[in-house]
Amino acid sequence: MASPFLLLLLLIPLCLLVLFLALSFLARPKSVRIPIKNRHVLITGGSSGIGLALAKAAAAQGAHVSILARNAKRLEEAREEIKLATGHMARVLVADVRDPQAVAQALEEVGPVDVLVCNQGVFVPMELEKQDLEEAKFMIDVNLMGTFHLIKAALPGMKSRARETGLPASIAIMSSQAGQVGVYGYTAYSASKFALRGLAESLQQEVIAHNIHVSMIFPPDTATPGLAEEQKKRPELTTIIAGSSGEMKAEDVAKKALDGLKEGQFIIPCNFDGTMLAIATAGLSPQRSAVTALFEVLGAGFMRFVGIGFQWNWYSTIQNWHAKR
Ligand SMILES: NC(=O)C1=CN([C@@H]2O[C@H](COP(=O)(O)OP(=O)(O)OC[C@H]3O[C@@H](n4cnc5c(N)ncnc54)[C@H](OP(=O)(O)O)[C@@H]3O)[C@@H](O)[C@H]2O)C=CC1
Ligand SMILES: CCCCCCCCCCCCCCCC(=O)[C@@H](N)CO
Repeated sequence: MASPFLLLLLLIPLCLLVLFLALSFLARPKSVRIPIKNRHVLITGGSSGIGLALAKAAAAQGAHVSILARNAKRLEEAREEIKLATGHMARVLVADVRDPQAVAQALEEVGPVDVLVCNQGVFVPMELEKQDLEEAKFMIDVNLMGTFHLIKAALPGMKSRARETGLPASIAIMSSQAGQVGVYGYTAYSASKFALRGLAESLQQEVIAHNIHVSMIFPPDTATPGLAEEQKKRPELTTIIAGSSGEMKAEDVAKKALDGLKEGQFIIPCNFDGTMLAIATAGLSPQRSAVTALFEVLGAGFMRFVGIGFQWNWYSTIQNWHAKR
């Protein structure tokens, strides 16, 4: 006779198995693999930082890469860098994502896209009270409206291409961990990045029938020319709070992003804190992986607890900072 204790012990794996089977049945959209070899990958903001690292990584995997940004000279330099690193001649598009006509024209010029990576972004951290509203609008315009313009312009071509080739297509949107949790000094930036999530969740439902798969990438601080610029004027508290998640190399973020995009992951965290954050903020986001879904279901309560611990730490820091002044 097995003891009741042993039976109970057997019940736990059984419950987990049932939960896992239920999640395997339920998880939507269905899992997908998105190839990038010999496919057209357009990366905005591809002349610097994370975008440039992504362009190199995609080119190294045999993609036909196009990069888009405003500054033609920096684009040419990036093209040389990509060629040196991979032998691939990327196509270069000069456009400001804030200008819908310029974006439409650039996309027409370069032809249909299989993988659209909306990575362009600007960040000017400052307390809202001190920040010029023009600066706030600048971030919304580039980070949010720019992404609208890109997707609007690319969608018709992506749809027909996915239909003709029978291959799944991808729209990947660069958010930030500041698009999952608000951070001191990032009122406008966080607003622009949180907004992208609403866009992405809705868009995924609209394009799933066309075999187009949406991903969002959530990096922590990442060593790029943009971050170096930002750090010159970032409020001290922003640096401290953002520092909770450490700093990554652009190449490592690019690798996570590309791997996640190819698996059609809707939420792509980039480091360990990012994985915790993704579980704590899973919400009602689409989830194709039963394994990740299992972690989300089991981890939700615990990660909320951990998150409350992080907030305790941040509010203590803010209080001490004010007390010292
Ligand atoms: N670095 C970090 O710490 C983190 C960055 N991110 C996000 O990652 C993305 C890339 O950041 P990062 O590599 O650091 O940035 P960089 O500043 O190094 O590069 C930004 C890129 O975007 C382009 N760009 C900026 N404005 C426009 C515009 N109006 N139209 C077209 N292209 C534009 C720039 O080219 P040009 O100026 O010539 O137009 C450049 O190629 C951003 O969306 C950022 O929010 C997220 C988390 C952390
Ligand atoms: C449940 C547990 C949660 C644990 C981790 C929480 C850590 C969050 C830190 C937020 C970091 C925000 C960095 C923004 C970087 C960025 O986008 C700017 N550099 C501009 O580019």
